[in-house]
Amino acid sequence: MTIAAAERPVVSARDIVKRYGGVTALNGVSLDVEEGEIFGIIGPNGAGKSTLFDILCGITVPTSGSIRIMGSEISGMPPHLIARSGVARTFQRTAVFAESTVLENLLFGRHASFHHGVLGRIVGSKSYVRDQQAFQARVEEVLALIGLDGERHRKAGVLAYGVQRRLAVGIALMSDPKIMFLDEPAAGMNGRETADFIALIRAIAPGRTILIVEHDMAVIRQLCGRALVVVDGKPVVVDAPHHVLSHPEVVTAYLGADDDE
Ligand SMILES: Nc1ncnc2c1ncn2[C@@H]1O[C@H](COP(=O)(O)OP(=O)(O)OP(=O)(O)O)[C@@H](O)[C@H]1O
Repeated sequence: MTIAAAERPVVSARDIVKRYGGVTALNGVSLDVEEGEIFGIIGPNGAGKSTLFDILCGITVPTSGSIRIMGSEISGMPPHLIARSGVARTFQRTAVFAESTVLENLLFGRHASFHHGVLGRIVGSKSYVRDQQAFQARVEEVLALIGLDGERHRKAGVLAYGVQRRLAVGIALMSDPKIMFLDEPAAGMNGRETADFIALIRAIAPGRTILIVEHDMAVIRQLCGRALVVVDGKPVVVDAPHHVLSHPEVVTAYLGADDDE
């Protein structure tokens, strides 16, 4: 398989292998994602997509292989330091605090970019006040982006599932990340929610690089310039979605059963 070399890859992985005891979750996956791309990762259940995401974000250490984010090797770097370099991730299972309001959920998202000691908070140091104002402005921007301006005081748990997923993207957006990893962001959404979600990703894409693991091929087709197919932990093809989706090995392994268009 040939992977087109990106001129300025912001996410670059080489020969990633991950073994869990006798299970080989990933077996030689490489990829280059260019600045500004929306890059899809698809494959059947258990193919290794989430494991690849976890490795690219530093949550999981690969058995072998190397990962560079914006040119820096991240192997061995703790996830919070990777997050500080402008990386955010959403998870397959919706990670919102059901008993907290929309606003409170966004507050949790600020931690990656907000570092003030207790003293600075108590005395209201200049930098604390400045960051607090910037944070308030960011809350308003994110609320507008995710369309939850009028819902800020509602508990997240009472929101429709698709809306909770938008909120999860909003939490990730709070740190204004340059690279976003979205793990099955449209899972469980109805048609309307999916359309709104695609519009949201298009709105937040400028100035960012976005990687998406997604089973909904309509989302991949509409958003991604390129997609990588992983089957049984191995890369099969990386290309424009319409080429990838007609690749014989992909059709056999996956899409015949799951492409609902
Ligand atoms: N912590 C773990 N311990 C043991 N095996 C694991 C672990 N995490 C993942 N695996 C195995 O690695 C393989 C890849 O799993 P992974 O969750 O990455 O697949 P996936 O493509 O994201 O699947 P899905 O589309 O269902 O989310 C599977 O066989 C899974 O059982």
